[in-house]
Amino acid sequence: MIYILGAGSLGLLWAARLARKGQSVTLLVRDARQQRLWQAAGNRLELQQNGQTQSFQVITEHLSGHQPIDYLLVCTKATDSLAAVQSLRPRLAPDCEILLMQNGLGSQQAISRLLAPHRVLWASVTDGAWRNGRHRVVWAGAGQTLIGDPQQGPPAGWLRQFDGSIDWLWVDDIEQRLWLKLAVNCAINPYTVLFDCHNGEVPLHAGAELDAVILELQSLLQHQGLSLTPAALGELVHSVIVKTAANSSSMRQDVHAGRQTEIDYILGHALRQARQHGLRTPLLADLHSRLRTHLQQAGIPTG
Ligand SMILES: NC(=O)C1=CN([C@@H]2O[C@H](COP(=O)(O)OP(=O)(O)OC[C@H]3O[C@@H](n4cnc5c(N)ncnc54)[C@H](OP(=O)(O)O)[C@@H]3O)[C@@H](O)[C@H]2O)C=CC1
Ligand SMILES: CC(C)(CO)C(=O)C(=O)O
Repeated sequence: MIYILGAGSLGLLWAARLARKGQSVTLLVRDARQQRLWQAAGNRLELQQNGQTQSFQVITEHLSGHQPIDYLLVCTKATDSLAAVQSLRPRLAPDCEILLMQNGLGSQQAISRLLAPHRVLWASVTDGAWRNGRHRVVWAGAGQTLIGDPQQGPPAGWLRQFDGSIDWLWVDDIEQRLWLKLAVNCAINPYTVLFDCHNGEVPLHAGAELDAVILELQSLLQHQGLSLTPAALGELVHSVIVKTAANSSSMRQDVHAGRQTEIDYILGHALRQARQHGLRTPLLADLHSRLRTHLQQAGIPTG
């Protein structure tokens, strides 16, 4: 049985896709009140894609249930994940394996430390999903999930349960893959918030600053062991901007909903690592500070 912690956009997307292929899935919801709401709706979850709606049956439990957990997918925000996993710790079976789905970096390291010696895998997800009801998720953009072991262990056999339902791939360099995604997010998401714009409008608003920020990010990636040229990183950022031109970034969606953003795990993590390397990144620091001020003025908690 696969347990999914966090019945939000990504958790529901994974639950629906696994349930569609007959996998038994248990959604772990926050508390008894949320579980009652699910039960009142017949524990049915709706997946909308390309205008079609499908409905699936799932099992729901709240965190303080008693069944031991063998396989856990953590689908909470980076800001909530450590506390959520901590409260679930007594339920983890001795050989329980955990898969972390958070954007950015920092929460993965903290959870892996907390749960050692459990095997904790990390994922980088490029799907786009949002909830348009408590029990309904829209799969707006199909992507791929890269999964790997930051300790360089061999592929985990239990992930085969995803075959046929999830487009996933085992990679040997998951931390570097997450760094690359973090760099792309650093170059796009803050501007979408500062200029309240879709991804496609970022180059227009950021102007020449975008390429200068990409240069700082490339230098940081190099210190993290990723050797790609500024031109290659620039191409990657611009290709994501073009592919997701009509998207509202996850950070902008959070701001519009008045929710805390994952800034601390994206720009914040980049700046902390730059400091550790003794690397000067004045433009990233300035972007971070402008973004924090903007969030504070908008009344969004910045952690
Ligand atoms: N959505 C997407 O398309 C993608 C998301 N990601 C990443 O996946 C992660 C999750 O994102 P997303 O699904 O969009 O976020 P959501 O906010 O939609 O979902 C998070 C869910 O976690 C629940 N939660 C938080 N704390 C707890 C807790 N202590 N116990 C139980 N449940 C809890 C929240 O409950 P409540 O509603 O009650 O607060 C919410 O339902 C993020 O790191 C995001 O960056 C990555 C790629 C794509
Ligand atoms: C790639 C991008 C910018 C797509 O919107 C994203 O990952 C996000 O919004 O967090």
